[in-house]
Amino acid sequence: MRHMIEAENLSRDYGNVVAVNSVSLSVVEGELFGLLGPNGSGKTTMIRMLTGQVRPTSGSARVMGVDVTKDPVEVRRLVGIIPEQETPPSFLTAEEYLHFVARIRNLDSIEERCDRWFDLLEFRDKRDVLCKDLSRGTRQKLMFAQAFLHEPPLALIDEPLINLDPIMQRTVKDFLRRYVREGGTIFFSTHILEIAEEICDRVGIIHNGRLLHTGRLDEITASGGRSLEDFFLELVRGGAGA
Ligand SMILES: Nc1ncnc2c1ncn2[C@@H]1O[C@H](COP(=O)(O)OP(=O)(O)OP(=O)(O)O)[C@@H](O)[C@H]1O
Repeated sequence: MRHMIEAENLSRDYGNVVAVNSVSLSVVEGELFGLLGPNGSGKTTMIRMLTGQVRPTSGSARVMGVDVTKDPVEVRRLVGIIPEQETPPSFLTAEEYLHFVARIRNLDSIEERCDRWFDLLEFRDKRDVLCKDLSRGTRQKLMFAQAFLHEPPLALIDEPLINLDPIMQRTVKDFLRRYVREGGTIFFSTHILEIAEEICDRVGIIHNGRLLHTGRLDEITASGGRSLEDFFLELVRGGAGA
């Protein structure tokens, strides 16, 4: 089984704040892994470290076999990334932005690739609209399209469904499940437990920068008919890692 993400004692401080505190975890090929935690628990910092956007204070991580500290550029070339609350450049249209990403990634068949995403996420009618004039949901669709344009084997997504309406949430959830069924790997963060409960294979629960638990979703919910929410609240309110 191929390890797509391997983190060992990964930590990141911001001044006195320990955003991520000695987290070790691994994700294997074909898994849909959800990192769950309350606001400010360290999810974004974790994703930023795994994508070479933030240097760990200590510890190490390999993503698709590449050391994130030694070669962050290669990590970002290989994987797809949807950062939290990031928006595409205001001065480009949706289509210009995707073409721009495709050229940076040196992709072929640019028109076909972009068309596929416009159709899959149902926003072909917005292709000529400047990004600054798109709704938040459509901008999020565009961020999805840019992340998956090069068909990466691994995508890291920070709060993927936050601005999407229920219909688009369904489309994206179905897409993510299909993507892992076909061999892709997803690492995403959320504080919306229903989403995790619906689509994850395995989850990690982070609180105050500490990883309190990792395990298969079916194992968490199998014992005594307990919901993921019950389990999550028990752990987080239990004060572990505080
Ligand atoms: N660039 C930064 N400078 C200073 N402190 C930071 C920075 N980024 C994160 N932090 C702090 O690190 C901690 C973890 O933040 P992080 O954004 O990783 O959490 P999160 O789980 O993604 O939160 P949310 O769900 O609210 O997005 C918080 O206390 C936050 O204030």
